[in-house]
Amino acid sequence: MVLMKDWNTWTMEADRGLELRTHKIRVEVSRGPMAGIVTEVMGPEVRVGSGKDCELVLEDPTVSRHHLLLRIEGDLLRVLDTSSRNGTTVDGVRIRDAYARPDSTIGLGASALRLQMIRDVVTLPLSSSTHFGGLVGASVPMRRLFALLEKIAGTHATVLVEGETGTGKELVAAAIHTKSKRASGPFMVFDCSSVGAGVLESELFGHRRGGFTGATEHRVGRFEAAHGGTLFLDEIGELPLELQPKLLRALETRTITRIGENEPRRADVRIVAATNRSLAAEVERGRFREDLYYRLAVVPVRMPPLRERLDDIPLLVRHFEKEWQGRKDAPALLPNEVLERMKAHPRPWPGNVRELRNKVEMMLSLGLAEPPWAAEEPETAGPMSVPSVLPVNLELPLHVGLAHVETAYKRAYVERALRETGFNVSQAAKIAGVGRAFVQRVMRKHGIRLSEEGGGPEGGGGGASPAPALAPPPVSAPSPAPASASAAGHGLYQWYRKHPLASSEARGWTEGFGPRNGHGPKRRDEGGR
Ligand SMILES: Nc1ncnc2c1ncn2[C@@H]1O[C@H](COP(=O)(O)OP(=O)(O)OP(=O)(O)O)[C@@H](O)[C@H]1O
Repeated sequence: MVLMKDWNTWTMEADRGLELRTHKIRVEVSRGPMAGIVTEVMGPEVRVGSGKDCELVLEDPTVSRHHLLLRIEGDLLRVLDTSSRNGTTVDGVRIRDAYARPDSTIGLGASALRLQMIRDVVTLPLSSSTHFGGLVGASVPMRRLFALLEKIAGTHATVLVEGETGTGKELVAAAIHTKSKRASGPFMVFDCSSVGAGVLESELFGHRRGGFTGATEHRVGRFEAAHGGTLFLDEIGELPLELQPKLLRALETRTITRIGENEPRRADVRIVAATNRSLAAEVERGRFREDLYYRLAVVPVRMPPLRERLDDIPLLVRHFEKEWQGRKDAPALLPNEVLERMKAHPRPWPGNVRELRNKVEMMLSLGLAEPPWAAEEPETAGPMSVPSVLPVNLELPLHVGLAHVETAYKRAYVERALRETGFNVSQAAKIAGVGRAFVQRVMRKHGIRLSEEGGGPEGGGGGASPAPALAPPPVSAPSPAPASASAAGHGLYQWYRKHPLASSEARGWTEGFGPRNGHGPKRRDEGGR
């Protein structure tokens, strides 16, 4: 029985449930540094690029990290350029979205590929559900994800979630926890980029009084606090190399030792770790231990970015509308045509579902009938271009409104610090009194880029760079600085000290305003502080 006809490949088998039938693609690299290589990749979607997280990796500097997407649609092969730097051609014609013929040549940068669909059918399980925990999605990538999560949630397996910012990694962790046998135990969230290396060990494993200078009290670490439950280690790629063996030991022995103690303590904790980067690439660069990587990636989970599943947008928007109204049976507010226009976003949703959510909440709060694209053009002026009026809707729940303000404030702050320092990440972090990781995190979240390709500042070393693209926020905070924006770094630091909103996230947590409901930026637990 055919249940759905999306990409011509979804079928319902009475005994096997919903599944996706797809093919493999034979790829021959016909030009470029890897010319001559022949390989096979499995559908339905194949990411091609120089990034190590692509299914087809081309080591060619002219190929963007995520250059294009090949999508099998029935008997057809669709080629989608994913905002590559040097563009994509099909048979010599530059394309953004096109169907390839069986003998087509796909050009990307200095490389070219010849593709051939292999007729053998590959079947992949799909979930019949359009949600999993707090995650919503009906697209093939999301149904594949749900099928995997349904399978592993009830196990004790350690999970590594990889994906861009705002794709729902934390929602995955929370859903795995609530669907597991540990659901009655604690769910702890810890952001490894939130504190400096010096305090990280104590945060994770705790310490005894006198364990080090300044340790005036006993301290329970996150591992112990999560005993019997799940510990979500966000930004795991930020864990310093010297602490990695300790985490490995904790995972292997399910015990931890507090700083200043000798006796190990039991910590029966399921770990779900997440990262915005490719952890495998970090291993290659020598920044992450291989043995720890394999311990964490027992079940690797990749979060598809929103640009790869635009068909989910209407469902997501309706979901956010209901949450915004606070009722499951709340009426649809935005017209269908607006939802269609949101699918045709002029930029590839750099903040992913978080950006979409903020956009929806902004439209509802301000009563806008149109997605505010015009306000999204990159800002070209200096720091004073940050609008000084914050559109606030006092009808919003307090924590939602505050989360909006905080998000906008952090973005404005980081932008200003970057401008003050000639876009030097290290210096910006220094004058703000936070770590580089914090600045990079805010940049990633808001699509503030130092490089042309938009891959964030990684690898850029935080040095100066040409005119950065500043992706604007859904709402803007008051300019965080006085009009004389040329304040010296020290002045900015003093200013920063007076603004606890900025400093809260700099320490990796935000004040709790009632239970976490997933709105806006993350609320971090602050246990033990
Ligand atoms: N599939 C989804 N369905 C519903 N809401 C989603 C989905 N994905 C993300 N969201 C919403 O988007 C926002 C960001 O999600 P989340 O914090 O889980 O992302 P993340 O990948 O952990 O981001 P970061 O890398 O910045 O930590 C939250 O408000 C969340 O509720």
